[in-house]
Amino acid sequence: MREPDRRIGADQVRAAATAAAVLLWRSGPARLAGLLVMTAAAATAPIATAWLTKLVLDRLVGRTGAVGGLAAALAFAGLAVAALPVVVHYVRAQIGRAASMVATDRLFDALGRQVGLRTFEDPAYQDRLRLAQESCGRVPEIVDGVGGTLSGTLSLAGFLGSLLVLSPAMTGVVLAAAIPALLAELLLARRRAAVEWRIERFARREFFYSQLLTGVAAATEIRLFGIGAFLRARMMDERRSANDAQRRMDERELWTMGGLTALSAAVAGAGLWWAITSARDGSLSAGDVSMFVAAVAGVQAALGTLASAIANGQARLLSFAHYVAVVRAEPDLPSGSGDAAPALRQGLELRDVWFRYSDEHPWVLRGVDLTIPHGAAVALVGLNGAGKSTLVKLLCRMYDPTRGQILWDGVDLRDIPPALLRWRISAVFQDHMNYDMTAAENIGLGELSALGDRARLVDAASRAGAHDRIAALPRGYDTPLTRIFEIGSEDTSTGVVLSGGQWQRLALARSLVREGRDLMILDEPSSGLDPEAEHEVHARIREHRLGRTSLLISHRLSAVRDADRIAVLEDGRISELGTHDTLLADGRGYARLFRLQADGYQAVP
Ligand SMILES: Nc1ncnc2c1ncn2[C@@H]1O[C@H](COP(=O)(O)OP(=O)(O)OP(=O)(O)O)[C@@H](O)[C@H]1O
Repeated sequence: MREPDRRIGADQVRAAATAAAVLLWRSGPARLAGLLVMTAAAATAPIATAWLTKLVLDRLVGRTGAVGGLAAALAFAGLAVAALPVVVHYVRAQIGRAASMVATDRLFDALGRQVGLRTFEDPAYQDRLRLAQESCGRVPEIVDGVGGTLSGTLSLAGFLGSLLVLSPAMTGVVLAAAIPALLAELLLARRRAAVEWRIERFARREFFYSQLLTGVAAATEIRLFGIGAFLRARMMDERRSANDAQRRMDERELWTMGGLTALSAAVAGAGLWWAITSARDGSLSAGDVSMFVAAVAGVQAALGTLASAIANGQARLLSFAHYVAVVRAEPDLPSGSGDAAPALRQGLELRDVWFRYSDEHPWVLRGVDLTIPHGAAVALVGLNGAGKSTLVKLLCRMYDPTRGQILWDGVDLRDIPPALLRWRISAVFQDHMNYDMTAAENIGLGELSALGDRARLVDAASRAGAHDRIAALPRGYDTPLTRIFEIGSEDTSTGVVLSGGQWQRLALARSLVREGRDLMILDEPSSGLDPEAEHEVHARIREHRLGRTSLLISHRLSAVRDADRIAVLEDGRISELGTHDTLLADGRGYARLFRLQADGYQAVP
């Protein structure tokens, strides 16, 4: 597969700088203005101190006037030099945190605009997303970059001006020695950002292995199969690959910056030698020498501050470019021109639907034609990997068909905004979620308006056959169904872990609490249930499906025999369609599978 382009262009950096400026301004304009003023004052205070010191020294040595006023001003400047950076640090942190909050909120808002699944399945997007999340937490460093650039520029201008008064030639030499360092820092920052992006894939894989090793989900298998050391070795390999890339970058920095720093030190030494010999010849005063030393040190320090502020700021902006890219990413699905999803009156029709997950993937659906009439209970069966769950995802518009159409009362799903369409659907997914939340929340997430309505939650749980189990929990519906969080300081009871089948009932309850929806999708709703529970749940589902438009997927063919129509998905197409009786009479694939299952049960002596 082609390696994705991981360069960040100048346009992206400019866009990131603008976005960062807007973000900082919006998260507190007054505070930001105050910070800029204080930063400017903090940057100019050392220059004032250097000049005041020179004036005091010259007056003391030449006995040319009173120094009381100058001494007081010097003391005040000293106070500013000491105190302002502390206050600036505090305000910068405040602004950084506020901006981080706003950035995080916007990032997740943007994530919500990716209404389908395609974007989430793109590894490059996942890398970007993680860097974008990291960037949100590092907005304070952008503030530091802005502050450092401002203060570096001001103190550089001040000290350079002071040096220029004493020796224009020396000013030129100091500048000439410092500029390569500045340019090198900028170049290195760009390279560092590129390396960061390149190693993100290692970081994400390392995170994946560490999650496996530290989480509960894989703990049983890891112990039984004894694969802990194997996974740990893989995790460390990923870390090693990332470290190697970082080490190569560090070496490059070491040689570049080491050489340039040595050059700056040599220039400072030569300047000092010049100043001292000039003072001995009488062409510089003692105050001039002190001013010179302060100015050279000041210029070099300011250049250092400026270089690292610009470099770090640029590095942060380069990674902030990922944030901007995620926030501005186009939705993965067109939102549809309509402003409503009409209630289903006639039914759903899949018309010559072709689908593959990407151009590199094989076709999963190859021209599916299927009608789900309004009020009908339709069942979809097929072997593993036939594409049943894929078809469900298309119905919920997690993806659009690659070719063909799905029509909702004759309207193409592409023309219906996904959120409105999904509001009309309720579903139990094969890979349903188990939320580490309370039992009530696990049901109420299906219909947020029911979250605070215990009667509705109890009703849904009862219809899913989950009520008795929930009622028997230590805190009933308020029992946390997890053991990964502490519950509270006063309550010493622990959370409860449900069994697979019990979780499945909760998933069913979550879909049942979504009342009055037009389409009910049940993708393997009973695969983890014991025979008695399965029988009971299917009886309830049958009751619930009566007169409602629904699509049931099940490998247990006895569960689908009552459906108004049964469709068999094979080789990406509907190969058989009819009622249980007509399909049995046809004697093809469905009949063969049904008899196989039935024989399996009857074979028991
Ligand atoms: N997100 C995905 N990206 C790429 N391929 C996928 C994705 N999801 C499923 N597939 C592939 O699509 C094909 C159909 O999978 P699907 O889950 O729809 O089958 P299914 O009929 O529901 O199978 P089962 O009975 O095992 O649940 C499989 O070959 C699977 O590997």
